[in-house]
Formats: sequence, structure tokens, C-alpha cells
Amino acid sequence: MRLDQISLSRDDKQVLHDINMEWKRGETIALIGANGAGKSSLLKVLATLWKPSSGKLIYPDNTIKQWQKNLGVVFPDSFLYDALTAIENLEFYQKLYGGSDRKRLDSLLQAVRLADVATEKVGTFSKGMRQRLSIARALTHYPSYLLLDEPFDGLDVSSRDIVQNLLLQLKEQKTGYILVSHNLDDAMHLCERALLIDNGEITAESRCTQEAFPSFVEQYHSVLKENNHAVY
Ligand SMILES: Nc1ncnc2c1ncn2[C@@H]1O[C@H](COP(=O)(O)OP(=O)(O)OP(=O)(O)O)[C@@H](O)[C@H]1O
Repeated sequence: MRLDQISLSRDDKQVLHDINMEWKRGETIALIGANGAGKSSLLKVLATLWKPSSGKLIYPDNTIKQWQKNLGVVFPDSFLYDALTAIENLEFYQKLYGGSDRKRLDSLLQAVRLADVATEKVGTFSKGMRQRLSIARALTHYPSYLLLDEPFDGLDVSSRDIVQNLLLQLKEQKTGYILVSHNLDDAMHLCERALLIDNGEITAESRCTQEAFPSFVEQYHSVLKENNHAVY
């Protein structure tokens, strides 16, 4: 997937400015930036939920339909149905993509450690359980690309561990993802490359290696200082 000079305005405000980026199949990218920098907006453009005001999206197979089929999304509003059970939620989404592979759903529930509560209604689930189910939901159709908007937000240690391990497995299996996170350790350990977004522009990028990453972290900290955010 390639973005060529993408800009986006919402309510007369320019939210993204001339974004150029490439997301290779199987590549794992951390998207880092202060609050309001434009991370979620960029994910929404990639998810084809928001249409850019200018610029071009160049899809891997040249078709938007194929791109949408190949994409899984995990956004903070979890798109789960409280009145349905965990397995029913997954079945519902799998059907939307034309699939009916119960084995896949069972193995996803195992992977996110929800197999024991497969037949319980999602309305009774904790935030961590919902988040884990959202990730399973996003994977029902074997996407090659995954968008993850702060998937660790509000998770306790055990849910964090489960999600981290799942992402490491996906990375190994060459399922690419873009991970929005405020946690630089997550970026470093879970991603190959990091992009810094500031005021809607990509202002730095780095490999997530011990050698390269510290200078990226410094750049991020100076952005936070300029924006009067706490450095953490
Ligand atoms: N629907 C909208 N209408 C108008 N402005 C919006 C809309 N959504 C986002 N914005 C503005 O776009 C800018 C970028 O927001 P965005 O949510 O993409 O940032 P973010 O980096 O994901 O922030 P956070 O870390 O707080 O989630 C912000 O200034 C925000 O106020």
C-alpha cells in the first residue's frame, strides 16, 4: 500500500498534510505521535473510512475492494454486539466476508484466551476481554494487513501479555500491521519500523533497532515538549 501526498481536512481543519508512506506486505509499523497529531485520522484513511481531500492511495492489487478484503481493523469503538455471544460475534463478521470456517474461529478464541467464554454474551465482558475479542474479530478473514489503534489502551497486565504475544505471532507469520501506541517499548519490540507524526505530518522515521531507535525517541520527546505534553 502506498500513500502519495495524502492530505485530509475535517470541518475546515487540515488534519493530515502531504503524507507519503509505503506499507509493504507483512511489514509491521509503529505510528507514534502526541494526542491529536493525526494518528487515528491516518488509520481511517488507510481503512478507506475517510476519503482524503487530496493525494492518492495506491492499493497493492490496484483495487479498493481487494484492499478492503485484505484488511482487518481494531479501533477503540470495538464494533462488537453486546447481545451476541463471543462466538456469535465472530461468526457474524466471518459471514460478512463470505466465510464459514468454525475451526478458524475456535483457534482465534484460543489465541486470545477466550475459548472458555465462547458462549457467553459480550455484554458481560471486561474491557480487556472485549479488546481481545475485537482483535480476534479483525482476524476472522485472514487479513494480510491489520490496523491497530491503541490496542493496549486500558488493558491489565494479563490482557496486555496476551495481545503482545498474538502480535508477535502475527509478525512472525508475516501479517503486517500498523500499531498506534504511546508506548515506545511496544513500538520497539513489536514493530520493524516507526513513523513519527506531528501536526498531521510525518516528521521522522526509524528502524526499530537498538542502534537507530534512541534518536527517534529523542525526536518524539522533543515534539512532546514543544506541544507541552508530559514526556513518558
Ligand atoms: N471528525 C472530526 N472532525 C473534526 N476534526 C477532527 C475529527 N476527527 C479528528 N479531528 C481533528 O483531527 C486532529 C487529529 O486527530 P486524531 O484523532 O487523528 O489524532 P490522534 O493522533 O489519533 O490523537 P489521540 O492520540 O488523542 O487519539 C485533531 O486535531 C482532531 O481534533
